[in-house]
Amino acid sequence: MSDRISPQDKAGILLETMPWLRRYSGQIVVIKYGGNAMVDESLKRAFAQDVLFLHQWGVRPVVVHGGGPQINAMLARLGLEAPFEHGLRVTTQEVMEIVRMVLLGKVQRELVSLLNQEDYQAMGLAGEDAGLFRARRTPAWVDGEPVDVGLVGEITHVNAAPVLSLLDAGRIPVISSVAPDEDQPGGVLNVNADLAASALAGALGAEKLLMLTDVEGLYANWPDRSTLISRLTDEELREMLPSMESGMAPKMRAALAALDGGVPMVHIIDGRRPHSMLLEIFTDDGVGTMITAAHAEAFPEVLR
Ligand SMILES: Nc1ncnc2c1ncn2[C@@H]1O[C@H](COP(=O)(O)OP(=O)(O)O)[C@@H](O)[C@H]1O
Ligand SMILES: CC(=O)N[C@@H](CCC(=O)OP(=O)(O)O)C(=O)O
Repeated sequence: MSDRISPQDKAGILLETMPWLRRYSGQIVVIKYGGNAMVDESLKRAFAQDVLFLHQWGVRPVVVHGGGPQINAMLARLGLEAPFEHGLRVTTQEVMEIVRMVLLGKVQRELVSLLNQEDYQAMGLAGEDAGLFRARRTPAWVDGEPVDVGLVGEITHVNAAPVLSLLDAGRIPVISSVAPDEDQPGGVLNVNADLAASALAGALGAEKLLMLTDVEGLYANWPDRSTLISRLTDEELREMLPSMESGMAPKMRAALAALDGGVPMVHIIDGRRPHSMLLEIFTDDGVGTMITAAHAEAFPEVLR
């Protein structure tokens, strides 16, 4: 690969990153790493390299991970099933135990270990730790009707202090989307990781929320993949929301919640493409779908 890039081109690439490094140095970027983007070991390593690159150059990355396919695999091994309603897993007490075990015991541990192979700054947290999250049970809304999905919650409160203190200590927080049930002392709820990431991004005053998934971005006429939307506003997205399907429904609700919470930019990017995160942040072109608040469009210098 390096043989094919001339020294001038290499210098050009380095120079292109400079204004972006300046722009994002010191800023918090929340990265939602979806279970569908954790395809294989080399991709996971590329993800870890990108996070470490950001951290090395003074950006303050916070990782919120998913693990839907990994939970499915464990449920299948145990002969259990937990279907989804509008992108939310129907979670019984038995399923909740597996969700917690896989997210905290497997996915989070693997990510922390991967990030700490080159440096020792990554630390795992879940919603119960230091009161990070509180959640309340919520139904799935299917065709405007509530459907009971069991022990599924939405975040009602974020205590950003433990994450901020890790960031101030130079650490990389890696967060699992399990949260205490505020109505049931000792109980825990399964929270969609997109929704957890967006609540956290708002509470942290993040500059960007990046969502790494297994599609190039948001397509206009799903399941047709010919028209990728490269940029849209929250107002445009709100109009599309009722027609959203499967995993994209909570993801887009999460994007809107993040924008409503003051995060200036949300990006949906293809986590199957190595280094898509760096391309998004550090090149002029960007990749995937960028969603911004319509009212912020008048201030283009903010939306870069
Ligand atoms: N309009 C759309 N554009 C892109 N993907 C869509 C759309 N509507 C539904 N999807 C589905 O949403 C999926 C991404 O959501 P999800 O499976 O929850 O991913 P993740 O595990 O990364 O959170 C895609 O793989 C695709 O099947
Ligand atoms: C309520 C709910 O559906 N929770 C999700 C939590 C994990 C998640 O969101 O993982 P992805 O980001 O990989 O989809 C689940 O049980 O699968």
